[in-house]
Amino acid sequence: MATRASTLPPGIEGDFTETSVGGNDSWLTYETTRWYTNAFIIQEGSPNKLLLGYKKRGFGAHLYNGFGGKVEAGESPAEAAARELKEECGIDAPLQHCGSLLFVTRGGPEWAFQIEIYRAEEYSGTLTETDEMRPEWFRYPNIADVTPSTDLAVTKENGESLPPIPYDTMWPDDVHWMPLLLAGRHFVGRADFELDNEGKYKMLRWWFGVPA
Ligand SMILES: COc1nc(N)nc2c1ncn2[C@H]1C[C@H](O)[C@@H](COP(=O)(O)OP(=O)(O)OP(=O)(O)O)O1
Repeated sequence: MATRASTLPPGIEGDFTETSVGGNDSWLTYETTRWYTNAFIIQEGSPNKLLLGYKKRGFGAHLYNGFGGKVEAGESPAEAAARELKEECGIDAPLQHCGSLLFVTRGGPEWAFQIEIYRAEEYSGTLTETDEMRPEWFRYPNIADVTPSTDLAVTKENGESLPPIPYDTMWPDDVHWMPLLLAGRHFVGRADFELDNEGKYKMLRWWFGVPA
């Protein structure tokens, strides 16, 4: 059951209804923020399809994610999202902003990641594997069956020919906001992580919500 948020994490401002909250650690402090983007192609049909990329190198290598990267000097986040989508998988799309996420890591990058999330239902061009990303389609359940806590990886679905969303090989925060993205909701969130000695990111505390 979603509840109106009375206490928001540092770095999140506005009037929100929280959809997923967890962890007992104190929120981490951070001094600088760097801006990033992440873009997803989402197509409702039989089956419903989500385009992800398998990251072959760099930050988040060997995980599936949307297509995106750093916002360069002089660019808006929307311009960066379009550029990264083209660079990483060869397509153009009418991207719409749908989410803002803040990630802070103890023992990892010393800056906080501010990631602007975009989505589109159509695209033009030919999906192309690049040296950074390998695009792949996944199926997801009908939106009517999706709630913020739906485990999309195990839900019985239509479209058996595509694999389900591969949460085991995605960032651990994704399962908390992916249902909102797929449902066409706007969302915000923050997650704090700890990078352990084996190079694994453990989520310490998280908060995700939608505009009230
Ligand atoms: C920590 O949780 C995260 N979850 C998700 N879903 N995505 C994340 C998380 N942390 C970072 N990201 C995303 C944000 C960006 O889309 C990429 C990282 O961008 P990258 O470092 O690859 O930026 P580029 O500009 O493409 O870098 P190079 O061209 O220098 O390789 O991960």
